[in-house]
Amino acid sequence: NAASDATGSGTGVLGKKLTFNTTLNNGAYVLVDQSRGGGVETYSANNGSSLPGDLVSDADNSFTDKGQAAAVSAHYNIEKVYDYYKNNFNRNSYDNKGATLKSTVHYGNDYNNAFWNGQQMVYGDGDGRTFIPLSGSLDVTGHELTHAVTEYTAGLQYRSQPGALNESMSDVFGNFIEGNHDYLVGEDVYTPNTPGDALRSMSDPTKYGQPDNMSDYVHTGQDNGGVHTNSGIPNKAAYLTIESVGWDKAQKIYYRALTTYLSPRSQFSDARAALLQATSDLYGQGAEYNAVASAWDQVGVK
Ligand SMILES: Cc1cc(C(=O)NCC(F)(F)F)no1
Ligand SMILES: [Ca+2]
Ligand SMILES: [Zn+2]
Repeated sequence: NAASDATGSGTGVLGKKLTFNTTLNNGAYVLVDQSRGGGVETYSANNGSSLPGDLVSDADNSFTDKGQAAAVSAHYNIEKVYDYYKNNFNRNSYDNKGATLKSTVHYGNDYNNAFWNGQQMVYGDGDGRTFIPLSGSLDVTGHELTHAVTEYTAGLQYRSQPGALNESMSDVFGNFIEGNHDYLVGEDVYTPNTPGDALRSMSDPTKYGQPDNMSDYVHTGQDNGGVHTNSGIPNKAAYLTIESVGWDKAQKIYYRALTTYLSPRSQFSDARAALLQATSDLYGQGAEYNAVASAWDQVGVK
């Protein structure tokens, strides 16, 4: 990988001073980090909807304008997400072949969401009440890039139980990547006027209207069969597993299950089996194995 020409700095969404790799290109510094895989590239849609939009650039490599904060955070956070997968699992980007990591910020107007569109990550600015720019959250950026990892590995279909597992894997790895053990999703960018809340809680999914047991599975046609609702059930199982076996072992178990045993049409019961198999492979059928079984028993999935 060509080393990036320069080290840029700037102010992120939460007001922090961040440093990151940039590239000097035709007399301007662009948010292109050539040091990680096939590169990390950050664009702006300029509040339109055509993708990827324009590479974010700055004349003096100091990205301190308010309008640059969303891009600064996206660029910095995706560098960290790349490093997480490379350093923990030796995975080189989402395809394990160094695919370029493209993000676009300032998508749409007051857009209260973020997504992976099959080719890149896309981040809204939020409306300033429900969300502030979503790239400001490391667990959200980890969530979105994990959708790409899932697509290139298990390939979990984005509907009903496989879709809820897809969503859960993104929350689980977003949580591992953020590393603050809060088991909350989106807390850093959600409702700036309401401290302490979040989009979702993995430790208590019911706090934000998600089920935490199979007996409360929501059968609906909305949201691809309730993928952002029913993810509460595998999320709770993940929380219980992490608390039982510990952070490090849980990461290895989840990564092995996602990349080796899960498949496009896996149901919750298949996820239980995949995680048990991964645990057995890694640690045998002792305490860790019993902890995984117990976690899924507690959420009503056999
Ligand atoms: C309802 C609903 C929730 C989500 C969601 O999780 N978006 C990803 C995030 F990163 F922005 F949170 N989308 O629709
Ligand atoms: Ca969090
Ligand atoms: Zn998602």
